[in-house]
Amino acid sequence: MSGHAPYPGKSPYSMLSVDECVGMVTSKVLGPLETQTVQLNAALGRILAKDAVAVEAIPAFPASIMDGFAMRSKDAPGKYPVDELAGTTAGADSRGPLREDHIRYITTGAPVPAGADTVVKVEDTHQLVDADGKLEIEVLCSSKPGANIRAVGSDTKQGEVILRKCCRIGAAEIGVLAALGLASVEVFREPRVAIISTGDELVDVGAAGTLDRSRGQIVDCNRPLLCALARELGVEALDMGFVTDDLPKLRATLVSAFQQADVVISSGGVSRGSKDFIKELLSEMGEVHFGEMCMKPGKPSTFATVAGHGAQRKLFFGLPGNPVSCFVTFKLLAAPALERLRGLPQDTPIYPRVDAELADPVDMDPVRPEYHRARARWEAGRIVAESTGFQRSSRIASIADANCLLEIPKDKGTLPKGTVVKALLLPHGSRSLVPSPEGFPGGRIRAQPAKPPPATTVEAGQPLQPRPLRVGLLTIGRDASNDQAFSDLLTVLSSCEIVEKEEYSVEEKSSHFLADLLETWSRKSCQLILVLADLGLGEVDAAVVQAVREGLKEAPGVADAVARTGLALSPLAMLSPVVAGTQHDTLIVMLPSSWAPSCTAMLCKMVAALAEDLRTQL
Ligand SMILES: Nc1nc2c(c(=O)[nH]1)N[C@H]1C(S)=C(S)[C@@H](COP(=O)(O)OP(=O)(O)OC[C@H]3O[C@@H](n4cnc5c(N)ncnc54)[C@H](O)[C@@H]3O)O[C@H]1N2
Ligand code: MOO
Repeated sequence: MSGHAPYPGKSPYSMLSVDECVGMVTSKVLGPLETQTVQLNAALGRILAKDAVAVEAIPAFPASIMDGFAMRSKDAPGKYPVDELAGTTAGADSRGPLREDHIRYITTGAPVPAGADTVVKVEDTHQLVDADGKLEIEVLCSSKPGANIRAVGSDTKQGEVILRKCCRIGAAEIGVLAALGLASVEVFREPRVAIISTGDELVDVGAAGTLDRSRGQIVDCNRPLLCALARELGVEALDMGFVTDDLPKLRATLVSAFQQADVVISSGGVSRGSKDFIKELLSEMGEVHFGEMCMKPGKPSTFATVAGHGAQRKLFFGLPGNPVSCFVTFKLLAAPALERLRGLPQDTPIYPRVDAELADPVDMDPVRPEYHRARARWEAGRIVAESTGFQRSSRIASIADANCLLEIPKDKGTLPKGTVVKALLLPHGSRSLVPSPEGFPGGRIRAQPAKPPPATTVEAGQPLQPRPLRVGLLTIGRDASNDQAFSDLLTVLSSCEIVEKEEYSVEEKSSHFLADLLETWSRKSCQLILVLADLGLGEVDAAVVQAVREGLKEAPGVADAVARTGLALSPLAMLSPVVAGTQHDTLIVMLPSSWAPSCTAMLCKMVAALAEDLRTQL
């Protein structure tokens, strides 16, 4: 016998590893596309092309934090007439400097008048009308200079970089940009993406009722899938329809797609079938960089580049026709390239890669590593991943509800339940990582807890019941001006059970009382006791510190971390004592509460982080 074999044989492309393929795609993306200016309301989801800098301090004037009375701190407490009956309300005309021996009504956000250096809350005053009908305000408490006043630039300094170039603009960032007075922003241009389905058997979903089963017709689901995957990234896709397996028609569609788009994505026609023309057409139009990838699903994935107008060549992804292969290869190959083009820095991984424990045994493929679709959830201190079931690349149900791809190594045999594998967390989709009762732990993901989780009775696969952290809260000599700090702390601790709460005045009770109190609370199975104390270097203060320290097994790492947070906020923080240690099974942390209100958020974050650690470790 002589002549050509009628059917395509072995692939002429060598099989590259997933890393090699991803590296190849990355190397062909030169960087973000050009920049453009868009209106703020069109910037959601875009990538910022320039640092956003505060041109003005925020607040630009000393502003009241409370509804109350602006006055001179030296005058409080005492009785005073008001110098302007209407007072200073936010947004109203300026009423000039404060008269001597007077106070002035002020509302939250209004500029504090010249002459005043403190604001007293309305609750801390009495309004008196004398026999002549003259109004006087009795200020009941003392008030420190600066109390209840946001100093100029105390929220944001002039010249401060608030958002870095290349950050993704979410709702929070829109708020920040608006606060900076930016009605339009410079962002990177979105890539134009064209989506094409290929195959004689395809019928548009809109005509699903006309399917001819005898000819093996099926609904084209890849096109809606790929358009939606692009849209999830913020990229509006150009839907080029489906094309039959006809070489001239395919060529014409591809030419048209390259004329209109920066990136062209097709599905189907990349394997070894007699009508699989994609690779052939792409090597005719440009350069095919790979045509076989060692992964399951997605083996015949094809990547090519075609000359465009500028240095950045047009990218072509020929994804396999099987819908699951199409989904997975879009996530692994196309999505990172699109993200880079739209401005995300090269070194930012787009999927968090974490350790996950298999909830079920998983068979391995002896030849190709598999990207197994699964549902990950945070459970008792680690991530547990449950397979979405039978993984054949035609079974589209296996991508539904998946929120991660498990990297199953190639090997013979089965990975038993409980094996820890790497999981790529998918940021979009019907559900992201299911939070634990205490919330998703951000970047602080531990594959295995330091100790086995206490709730050992909970079987893998069953959600944990909420187990609120038990917290004791002791405030020593708390300054009324720190109410905001305290309420912020309560917000952070809102999901916790506050077992005990007490205010303690240094003058009133002895240090022994304090030590006894902590001992009793820690026996009441508090996991965390926070001692909020505005202490300095005085003798009484030292005795309080000693009393807190008594009986504690010190935890210098925690104390150091707390102190560092304070130092990052103010050099004066070094004067404030910080104590951290354990007593019985309780972590006790003493930390200042009286730092400027701007410190509070950071302190609370620290406390929340500590609380979370305790949840997983104690
Ligand atoms: N001899 C070989 N045959 C195949 C190999 C191989 O190595 N040697 N690889 C297999 C693998 S792995 C995959 S994946 C597929 C990929 O094939 P193609 O990319 O050429 O895709 P098609 O043959 O066109 O279609 C495959 C499958 O998917 C269905 N399909 C296609 N497009 C759509 C769409 N838009 N919506 C829904 N379903 C679609 C199509 O009907 C087929 O069932 O090749 C294997 N073969
Ligand atoms: O590689 Mo294919 O995508 O397994 O079905």
